[in-house]
Amino acid sequence: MTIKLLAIGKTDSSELQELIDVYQKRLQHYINFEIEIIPDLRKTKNLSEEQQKNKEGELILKKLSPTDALILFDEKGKQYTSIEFSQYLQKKMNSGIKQLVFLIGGPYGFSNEVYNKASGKISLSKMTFSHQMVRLFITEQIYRGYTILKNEPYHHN
Ligand SMILES: C[S@@+](CC[C@H](N)C(=O)[O-])C[C@H]1O[C@@H](n2cnc3c(N)ncnc32)[C@H](O)[C@@H]1O
Repeated sequence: MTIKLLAIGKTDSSELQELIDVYQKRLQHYINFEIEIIPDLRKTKNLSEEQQKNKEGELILKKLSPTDALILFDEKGKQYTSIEFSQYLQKKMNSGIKQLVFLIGGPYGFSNEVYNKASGKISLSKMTFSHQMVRLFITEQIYRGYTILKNEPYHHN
């Protein structure tokens, strides 16, 4: 299985990008992990929130291949402990999925079409984080998950 983290808009902060790079590099030891950024929409001033979500949704759906399993990161999703999340990753690997795509929404979240396409929703917290910050949190949690699966001394309960 490969894992792709799909997100909208370049990471603005070089400090944040550096940290993401650290965990992304470490992850290559365990799994083929890729981050793909969909460029920000231009000229959004005249778009309603709904229109922006729909346009972003179209771009997102174009990026998926028919065999991908799409999981959304969403405040209203299911919450996991890090150990539960590591077990979740193991289950996905056992299920024969070719590519697991984790998706981060834009400033207003996801369109209905994207929700309909997804097979699950994961929440990091009931609080809302910026779409840029969650990239780091998710990448670190995937890394943490693999160190747990390998019994490596990174995670402490
Ligand atoms: C600024 S938030 C969008 C908030 C918007 N109100 C919504 O309903 O999704 C941008 C993206 O960051 C991610 N995100 C933010 N907080 C999150 C959380 N607590 N758990 C999971 N994902 C989160 C989601 O992918 C979300 O679409």
